[in-house]
Formats: sequence, structure tokens, C-alpha cells
Amino acid sequence: MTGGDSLDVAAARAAIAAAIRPITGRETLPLRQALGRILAEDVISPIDVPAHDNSAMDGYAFAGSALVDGLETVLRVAATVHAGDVPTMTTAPGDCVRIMTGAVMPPGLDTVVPQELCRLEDGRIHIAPGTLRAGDNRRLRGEDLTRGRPAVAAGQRLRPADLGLIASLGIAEVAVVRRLRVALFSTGNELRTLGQPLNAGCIYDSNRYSLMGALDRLGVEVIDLGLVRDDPEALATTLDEAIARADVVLTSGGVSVGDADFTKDLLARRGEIAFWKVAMRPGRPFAFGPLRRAEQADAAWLFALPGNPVAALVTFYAFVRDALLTLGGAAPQPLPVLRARCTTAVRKRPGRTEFQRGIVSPDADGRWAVRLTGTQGAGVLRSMSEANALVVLGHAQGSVAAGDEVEVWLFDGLV
Ligand SMILES: Nc1nc2c(c(=O)[nH]1)N[C@H]1C(S)=C(S)[C@@H](COP(=O)(O)OP(=O)(O)OC[C@H]3O[C@@H](n4cnc5c(N)ncnc54)[C@H](O)[C@@H]3O)O[C@H]1N2
Ligand code: MOO
Ligand SMILES: [Mg+2]
Repeated sequence: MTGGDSLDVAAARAAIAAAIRPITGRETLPLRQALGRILAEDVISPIDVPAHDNSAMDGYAFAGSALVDGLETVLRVAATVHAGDVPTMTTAPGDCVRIMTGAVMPPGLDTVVPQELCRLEDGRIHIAPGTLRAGDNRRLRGEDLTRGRPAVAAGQRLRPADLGLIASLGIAEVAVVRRLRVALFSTGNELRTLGQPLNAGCIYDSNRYSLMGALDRLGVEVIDLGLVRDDPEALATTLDEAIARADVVLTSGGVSVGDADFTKDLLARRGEIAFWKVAMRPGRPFAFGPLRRAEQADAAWLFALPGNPVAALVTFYAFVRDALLTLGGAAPQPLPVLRARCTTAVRKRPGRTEFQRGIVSPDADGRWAVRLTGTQGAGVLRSMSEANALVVLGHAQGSVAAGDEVEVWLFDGLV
């Protein structure tokens, strides 16, 4: 669709999802280097975790059958086991064993009384009636994981807890998907790079920094191709380098209808425009499509983001983030969505999706409320910097009155 018609946001997301396929490259990494990487294969547990029934408390282990309703239980302390010991003793009826947290349960014993819940006197413990039930404070063999079961599924972006879980299985290396390579550059004669003087009529290139930050959060390999002038030849040269080196090319600027807006036309020459223009604000001029690669069957994908700084980030979150996760082999991880009361009225007409920037926090009653971050222009980056969420006003929705519920997409630590 290249004409004046715009696709709605849902249709644009669906078109991207239908076009892309995960990359297939794999590598094996030591666990210590695998944080944030995407698991390529299920990790199957080779052992039961824990490997033995063990005590959850420092206290005394005994046979739960010794507990009798309504009566005090008195038991003689016959032995001691520490974590790391392998107890083999048999325990006579009426005996208990001093046990530490994590120690293997002695044969035949199934219950632990924490030491603060009993009284020790002359080598015997006294447990008041009703203190606990048989089986209490014992961790069962395999209660975390049983042998042969998947512990962490392929597609998981490995988090600290996943690394710990895999380590608990004794597994030192994991197969992960190779890192997705994303090349990016900014376009515009007016752009200056940091460290250069700001001549009249110029602005600093901020998009590359916000977008590289967003890419770093996703754990992809970033190929920074810098700034490119609004010159079709310079653009073509840089785009060709990007196509040769990357799976995905991310550009900002030059996708609208100005006389120096060449990015989209270049996409049409190097590949195919799957769509251009989305019925949304900000971010209407956004182009997506495949780029042909010399000697390679698969395409690189171009996401051409609008130049306005807020529009660039909004389109990144609306379209690019999920697509990069999919391309990189990750299971879907949509931004957390919730409904919140909007404290400000918003004027809107149906027929396009609007992404306002807001701060979500609980109100006095503990319900979620969201207030907008001031002026919402597509060039006002402060509106995005102060926000912790996007307020998403759907395609068919009209104006919002103060107090109405709206949908918000929360930024999390991953975006
Ligand atoms: N006649 C029309 N004009 C415009 C339309 C339209 O539909 N009809 N759409 C507007 C919308 S919406 C947007 S968004 C912009 C998109 O423009 P481009 O993608 O072509 O981007 P540029 O023209 O290059 O720049 C727009 C704006 O953003 C600033 N910019 C660009 N790159 C950066 C950067 N890396 N860092 C910071 N700021 C950047 C640039 O200086 C411009 O101010 O088009 C509207 N026009
Ligand atoms: O929609 Mo443009 O993306 O407002 O600035
Ligand atoms: Mg333009």
C-alpha cells in the first residue's frame, strides 16, 4: 500500500508479523555470558531438583506419625545432620534428629519442627498440640524440577533467575540464537553529531541515541552507521552497506513527502514497500519492507522510522520492538498493558490510533491513574523522557473525558 490510504496500527503489526521469520543461527555460550540472550533449545533437567527430600528449617526431624491430635509430642534427640551429610541412621519410634536447613532428611522421617516452635529440655523436645502437621517443613525431592522435564523453554530471553535455574541443574553452557544484527543510521542535512558545533539551522542527532538505547535493551548487535545526508547517492551507499552487514536496517527521517525525503523511494528500488503510512499519531509516515541481498536467499528488513524524535520512538515500540524479538527467536513479550483512569481530557477524532505519553501511578484509592506529560508534539522528546507509559487511544475511539479509562502500555526494564 503506497498511496494516500493508511493502514491501521493493528493491520500494520499483523503485516509485519506475517512477513518475518526468526533467524536460524545458533551459538553455544557459557552460562555467565548468556544473560539477555534468547535460548535456542529447551533446557531439559538431567536431575531431580532438589535431589533429596530435605529440611526447610533449622530444627528437629521426626516421623509425622508421632503427632497425635490434642496431645503434646515429646521426642528424644538421637542424632544430628548438617547440610551436606548423607544420613543413614535409623530412628527408633519416639526419637528425633537435630537437623539444619538444606540437610537431607534421615530415612523414615518426614516432618521438621522449627526449633523456635518447640522446647528443648534434657535432650528432649516438646511440641505443643496443634503446632504442625505431618510433612511440614520438608522440601520434597523433585518439587522444583523433575528429571527429563523442560526447565526453561526455547525462546526465553534469559534472565537472572533462568541462569540460576540452569546452574542448579549443573548445566554450564547453553545454546542461544545468534544475536540479531541491526544496522541503523539517521538521515538529514540538518543533523549534527555530538561534539560538532551546532551551526545555524542545525540540530543534534538525538534519534540515533534513543534508538541505540532501545536496541541495546533488546540485546541485539547494533551496527551504527552514523549520519547520512539527504542525498540519494550517499543514502544508497550507506543502505547497501547496511544490507550487506545486517538482518535489519533501521533508519530515521526522510520517509515523508518532502523534497528531500528519499528513504522510502530507496526502499522501493532496493526491495519492496510492504506498506507506507499508518493511521496513527505520531508516526504516520513509517515504511516497512524487505531489502534484497546479493547472493542471499533471505531478505534484510527495513524499518524506516519518521524523523520526528517522538514519532521515531513510538513507531519503534509499536512495530519494531516485537518484530526484533520475533526475528531474534524470542517468544512474544508484549509490553505490559493495563487500563488506567486518565486524569486529563484528550481531544481525539476516530480513524487513527494516538500514542500519548503519560505517567502511570496509583491514585489515593490504589487504582491506576495516568496523567499526560505536558505538550504532546511529535518533536517534544521531553514528553517521552518523563513518561513511563504510552497512552494508547484506539483507532475507533473519540475524545476522552477526564476520569475515563484508557489503555496504557507500560515501559518495563526491557524497553
Ligand atoms: N506535507 C506533509 N508533511 C509532513 C507529513 C505529511 O503527512 N505531509 N508528515 C509529518 C509527520 S507526521 C512527520 S513524523 C514527519 C516525518 O518526516 P520524515 O520522516 O521525512 O523526517 P524528516 O523530514 O527528515 O524530519 C522530520 C523532523 O524530525 C527531525 N529529525 C529528523 N531526524 C532527526 C534525528 N536523527 N534527531 C533529531 N531530530 C531529527 C527533523 O529535523 C525534522 O524536524 O513529516 C511531517 N511532514
Ligand atoms: O506523526 Mo508525525 O510522526 O507526528 O510527527
Ligand atoms: Mg521529511
